[in-house]
Amino acid sequence: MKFAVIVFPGSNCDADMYYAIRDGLKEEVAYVHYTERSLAPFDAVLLPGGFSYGDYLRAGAIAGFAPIMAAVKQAAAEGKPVLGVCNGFQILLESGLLPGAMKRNRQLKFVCRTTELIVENDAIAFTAGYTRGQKLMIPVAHGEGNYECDDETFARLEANNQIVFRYASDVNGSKGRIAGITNETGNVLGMMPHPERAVASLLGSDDGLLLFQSMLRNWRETHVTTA
Ligand SMILES: NC(=O)CC[C@H](N)C(=O)O
Repeated sequence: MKFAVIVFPGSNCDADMYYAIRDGLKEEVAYVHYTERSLAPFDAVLLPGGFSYGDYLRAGAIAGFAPIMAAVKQAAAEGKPVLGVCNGFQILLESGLLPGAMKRNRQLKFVCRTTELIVENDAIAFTAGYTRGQKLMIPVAHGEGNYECDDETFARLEANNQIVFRYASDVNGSKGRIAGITNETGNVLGMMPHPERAVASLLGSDDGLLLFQSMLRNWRETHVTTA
C-alpha cells in the first residue's frame, strides 16, 4: 500500500507521519509537496499536523486552497482513504471535505498532553481494528481544536455515526467532546489527536498504530491480487 504525506509550508508533523508508516506500519510512503497536482500513484492520503501558512486567517484556511487540494478532493471522491490529523483535520474542514469548523480552544491556551479517547465508530476503514467504546491514549497538541458546527449538522453527524472519536473528558471545549469525525462515506477522517505519535510503547502508547493497521487491512481486503 502506498501512502502520500502532503507537505504544506509550515507542516511540522510530516516526518512523524512518514516514520509511522515506514517504521511502524512498514509500508511504502512518500512526501508530496503542496504544489503537486496529482495523487494518482497513491492508495491513501495523509494530511499531517503543523501550522500551515502560519495558521493565518484561521488554521488550515489558506492550505485549503493549495494546488494539491484538488487532487486530495479527487482521491476522496474516488473512495481512497484520506486522513487529516490536527492541522490536517483543520484543512479538511476548511476545504469542505468535512463539515464544521475549529475555534480557538475554550481555555485560549495551546494544549499539549496525552488524552483519553473513546472509539465511537468501529465500522470504517480507519477504526475496524478497534471496538466501539474502547479507550485509547493518544496525544494532542493544538491551539484551535474546539470543534463547532450548527445543531442540524451535529444531529446529522450523530445520526449517521460520523462521530468517530470523542474525548473521555473535556479537553478544549469541543462540541459533544468531538475529537474526530468522518464524512458520509467513511473514507475521509479528521482527528485532532495524533495517532502517528502513538505507534510504539517507547513513545508512551502504541494505541495509534492500530488505526494505520486497520487502513492497511481494509485496503488488502478490497485489493485482492490472485497472482
Ligand atoms: N499539531 C498541530 O497540527 C497543531 C497546530 C494547529 N495549527 C493548532 O491549532 O495549534
